[in-house]
Amino acid sequence: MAGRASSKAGASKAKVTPDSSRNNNKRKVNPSKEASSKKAKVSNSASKSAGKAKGGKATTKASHDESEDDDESWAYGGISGSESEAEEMDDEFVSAEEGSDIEVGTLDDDFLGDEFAESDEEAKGPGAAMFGSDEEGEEVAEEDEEDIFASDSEDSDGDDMETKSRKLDAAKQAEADEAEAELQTNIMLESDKYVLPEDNHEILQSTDLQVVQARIQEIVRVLNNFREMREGSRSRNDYISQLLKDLCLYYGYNEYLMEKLFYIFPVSEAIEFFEANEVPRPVTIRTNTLKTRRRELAQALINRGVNLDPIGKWSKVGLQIFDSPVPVGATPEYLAGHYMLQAASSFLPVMALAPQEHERVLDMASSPGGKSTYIAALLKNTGMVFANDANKDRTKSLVANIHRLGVKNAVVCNYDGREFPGVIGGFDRVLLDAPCSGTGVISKDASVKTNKSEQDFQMLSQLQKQLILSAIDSVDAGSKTGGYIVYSTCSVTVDENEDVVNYALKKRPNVKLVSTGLDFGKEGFTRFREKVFHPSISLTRRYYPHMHNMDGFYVAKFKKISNKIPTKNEDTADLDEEEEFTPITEQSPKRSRGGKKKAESATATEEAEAVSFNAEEDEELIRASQAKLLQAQKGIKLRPKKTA
Ligand SMILES: C[S@@+](CC[C@H](N)C(=O)[O-])C[C@H]1O[C@@H](n2cnc3c(N)ncnc32)[C@H](O)[C@@H]1O
Repeated sequence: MAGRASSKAGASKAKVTPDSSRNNNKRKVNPSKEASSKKAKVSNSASKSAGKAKGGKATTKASHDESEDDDESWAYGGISGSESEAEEMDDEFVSAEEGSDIEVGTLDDDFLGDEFAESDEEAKGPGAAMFGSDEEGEEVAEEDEEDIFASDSEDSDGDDMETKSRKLDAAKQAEADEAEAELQTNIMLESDKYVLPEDNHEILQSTDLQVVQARIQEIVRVLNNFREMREGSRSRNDYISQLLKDLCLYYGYNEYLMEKLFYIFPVSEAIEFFEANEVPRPVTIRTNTLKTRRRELAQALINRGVNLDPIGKWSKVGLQIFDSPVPVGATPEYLAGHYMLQAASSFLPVMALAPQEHERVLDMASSPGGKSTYIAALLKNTGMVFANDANKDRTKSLVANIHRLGVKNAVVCNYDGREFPGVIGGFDRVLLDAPCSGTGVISKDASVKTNKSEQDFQMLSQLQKQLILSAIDSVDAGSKTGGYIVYSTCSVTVDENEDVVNYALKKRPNVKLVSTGLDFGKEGFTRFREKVFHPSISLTRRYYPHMHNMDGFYVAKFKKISNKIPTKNEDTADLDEEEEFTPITEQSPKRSRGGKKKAESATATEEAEAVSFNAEEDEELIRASQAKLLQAQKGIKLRPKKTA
């Protein structure tokens, strides 16, 4: 395949669709001036990315040029509900002159808690604030006017009425010509039916990216208006199969992954997604509230010349960094543990988990600790965080982060997550930020485009299914304050998300999905191609780089309603049943807070485990091949499975 070695060679590459300019995260330092940049006039959708708040304030985005501690990236929106992080921390900022332009050296008024609430966009909800609205079209028109007035006043200095009048005529003529040219282009596009290349030879010859790009645009245009634009007897599949080949060439994906990702979205949106994967996400940091407050941290960094803003209304602890004269991973504040370099999307599962003070929380796959340390901060160093990871090497950075951030309530452990609750159970909450294919973080790791095979995906989803059952079994349904499990991945594939959650609902009818409390994000799929999932999966949330300017991410939150796993007759009437449900087993927490509950033998839950996975007969085989793969790829050494 003649695809680009690195598709980030984007310098010479034109964008396939103007919509993808949503992901140009240029910061508007002076909203009143830069917001009127002519770039915003290229397309309507481009203006969506401006995310302008009324009253001259800009919701700003940044380019990303820093390495990160964390595996994932970021987002926009809001959190609601009584367990929200907002209740945990009231990180309000005073002052900054209202309405003034953002200047390095002071906190701008984006830091004021009520800034967004005052804007019209806020009234329309976070999506509106983020992506703008039709009003932006009007603003662009006004900006055009401003431009005209600006040139008028310049001309008037020359006070030559005739020259001025000639200029106006010329401008009018130019505008008329432009309008005519646009019309011509449209007429041509409407009537021009796209003829697919006849044979592979031609396709192989046309590896010139500009040719491929043009063909992609043509095919997308045809697919979006198939009845009118199709060529003779060509089927939709003919066009799609050519499009998939071209997308592989243009963006450098293997065919298997391209197909997997392509069908997640409508055609045009798929292109936006692939484009967004070529653009880095903003650098974001999370204030460590165990040591400082966001306002103080922001001021300290601003004093060092760092150009920053709050991430968005939805987070009281996040900051996005636009540029910095010093590496953000080496400032005195960083070394003192005042913040974690952490992708915004990786805040979300912890916000959904919403740990409460004094709880016992398990973070089942936790290295390098972005989420564990956030959990510890929300617990205010009370209770206990079990930060586990199967990869011993990776626990080094976990330990380092825990120390640096002043976390005092963490226990670091190194087990295969599937060994829980055999290791310890009875947790108030469990976070499973599962090992995944990373299809949501392609902008950070382009190797994902080519290094995952069908077998990798199968093994990953099996591992995720086993881990999610362990996560569920490790929670005490009788917890006074909790009983919650959050499952997340930085992948957008259905196999690793809805499919895994659906499997958990089938195998563990003693859990139900509840709202994540995150009031933004796309609903999880309840149907995908030939698959039908439990309707409650619409409560789960998907995040996309082209839509939320964050890494692709998925969050699901379960509430455990019983430690007893019912038979299918007891509690599963509304589930789509193709598989056997597990038999009745009584789950008891192995250990509980304060030693009040008696530690019990692992037999019951281990029995449940033994029958919990689909491919029992193949389990050993699968396990052996997983062990091999994990060791080869990730350096994870699995322990032999205990027999009861
Ligand atoms: C997405 S990363 C976790 C990122 C982490 N939650 C954070 O916020 O910093 C997934 C982690 O799962 C670990 N892992 C892989 N297989 C595992 C298993 N069977 N049990 C527990 N952890 C596992 C990997 O070593 C990796 O660190």
